[in-house]
Amino acid sequence: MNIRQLASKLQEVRDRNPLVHNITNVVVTNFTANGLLALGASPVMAYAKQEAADIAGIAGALVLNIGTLNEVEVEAMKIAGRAANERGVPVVLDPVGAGASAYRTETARSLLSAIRISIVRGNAAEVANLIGRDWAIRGVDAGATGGDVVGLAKEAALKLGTAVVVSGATDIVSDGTRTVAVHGGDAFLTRVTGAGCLLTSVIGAFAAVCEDPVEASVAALATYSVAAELAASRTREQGPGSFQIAFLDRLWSVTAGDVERLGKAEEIEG
Ligand SMILES: Nc1ncnc2c1ncn2[C@@H]1O[C@H](COP(=O)(O)OP(=O)(O)O)[C@@H](O)[C@H]1O
Ligand SMILES: Cc1ncsc1CCOP(=O)(O)O
Ligand SMILES: [Mg+2]
Repeated sequence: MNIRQLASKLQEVRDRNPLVHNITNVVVTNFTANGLLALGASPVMAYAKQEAADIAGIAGALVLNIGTLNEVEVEAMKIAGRAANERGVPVVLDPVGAGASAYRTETARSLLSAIRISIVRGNAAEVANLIGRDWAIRGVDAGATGGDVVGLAKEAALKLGTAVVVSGATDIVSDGTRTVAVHGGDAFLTRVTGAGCLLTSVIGAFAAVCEDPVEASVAALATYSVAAELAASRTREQGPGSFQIAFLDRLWSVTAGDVERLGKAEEIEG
């Protein structure tokens, strides 16, 4: 994987300013919109079933996030997803809390069967539970660390028929054939709610400008990790609140050159 070439995708996001339609959760809505704006994408949150198809159909990407799901919203997600599929708009799914309740697990699975999804992004526990593997989860956060996350990402990609991003201290991307690890980032990201959800939407922004879901994911992950490292280096003494603001600032100011220089993507297979 040529990280040099992929770093240029960041500039493409900024040049093309893709519209990212998010149907996301109430916790992270504002942070997600601000993160996408800082990066150079254009967020829209639209939940009504009466408009879901119209908005998804004109978007560069559709991001579905089940963080605070309910029946009405899930119906809108399916309407938006079908419209996106008809128009060739890539769909990214964040199965927030899959495994924490049967409703979340089953809803994530039903979205995967109703809609052609390009990329699934979750923490290890969510991805494992989605494919029926037993993996401890606490609410919306991954449980114990450790375990074979490379094997998990690959198995999930093969089972779900999508590219899969398993995030954590090291992020893994796989489509079942190609598997890439992206190192770096900062543990401060686990102290800010919505860091995973925003990552999923950032992957959506890259998917809007990059057809290959693995390449789009790697470019997004490398950008995100480098921005987090730059933000953490300035706010280590302060804490998560200052980090959150600094991180938005770095999503704004990080350059393709920074990502090329500091990004740590490692091709494992393919
Ligand atoms: N221990 C860690 N060190 C550095 N970065 C991390 C760590 N854990 C998670 N991250 C980063 O935090 C972001 C959110 O990932 P994660 O915490 O797995 O998602 P979620 O918030 O959905 O559980 C990702 O960019 C991931 O790379
Ligand atoms: C705390 C919480 N509860 C339901 S959704 C949500 C936000 C989860 O965000 P992330 O998975 O990005 O930490
Ligand atoms: Mg999450």
